[in-house]
Amino acid sequence: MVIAVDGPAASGKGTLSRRLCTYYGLSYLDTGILYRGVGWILLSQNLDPRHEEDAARVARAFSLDQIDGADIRTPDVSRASSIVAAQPEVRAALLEFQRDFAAHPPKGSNGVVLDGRDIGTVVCPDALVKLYISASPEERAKRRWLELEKRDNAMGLDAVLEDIRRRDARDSGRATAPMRPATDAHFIDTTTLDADAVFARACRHIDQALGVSGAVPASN
Ligand SMILES: Nc1ncnc2c1ncn2[C@@H]1O[C@H](COP(=O)(O)OP(=O)(O)O)[C@@H](O)[C@H]1O
Ligand SMILES: Nc1ccn([C@@H]2O[C@H](COP(=O)(O)OP(=O)(O)O)[C@@H](O)[C@H]2O)c(=O)n1
Repeated sequence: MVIAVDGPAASGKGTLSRRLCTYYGLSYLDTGILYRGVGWILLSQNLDPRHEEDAARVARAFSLDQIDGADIRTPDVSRASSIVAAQPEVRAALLEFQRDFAAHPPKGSNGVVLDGRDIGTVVCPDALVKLYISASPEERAKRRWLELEKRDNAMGLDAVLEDIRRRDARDSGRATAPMRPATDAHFIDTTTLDADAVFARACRHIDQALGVSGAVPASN
């Protein structure tokens, strides 16, 4: 089975996706890694992510081993990833890898979870389950700020919120594969839900789609 998890920055997609993988025996692809990877390579070569020819060339040659050990979670890389993600040639170059992962789950797994911005709409429009995870920008900024603080990042909360708002606008406003819920996506607003509650809601929806009435897990 394929589960698509979409939503804006720091909404909790990765947290939920990893728990779903453990619980249902699925394999995980965080598709943000691909865009972050292209952004990181450009920055590390002192290239401008806005330069479409350079970004397309890097995306066409991209493989995960190129970013082995790289810190792709910095605010600069977040910004660069969102800039390259608006470029149609970059998206086209990264699409096949994602579809291939969805079509050929690693041996031994029951399927896949992909998280990103366009999984339910473009990458896997036939996914069995589509979840759209969101939260208020303020709550997401707080979550990301707490994360960055643990990594000794000195950015203030207001600056993190500003970055998140800008990235939301760029991701939802682009012409190619904009961030938006698929028409058949199940929406979960996580603003006032902790990770356990989000997981329980997602499981309830997935079990319904699978036609099983499993006990709703309190935590996993
Ligand atoms: N429901 C939640 N409530 C509070 N914090 C959360 C929740 N879900 C995730 N987090 C935390 O928020 C941060 C961003 O979560 P993450 O799953 O990485 O988001 P995304 O993949 O959407 O960027 C992480 O530090 C994570 O532990
Ligand atoms: N399927 C995807 C995944 C990520 N992205 C882009 O990549 C950027 C980084 O994605 P991410 O999922 O790692 O971001 P966070 O939610 O972790 O902050 C996003 O802001 C998008 O611009 C995308 O366009 N499509």
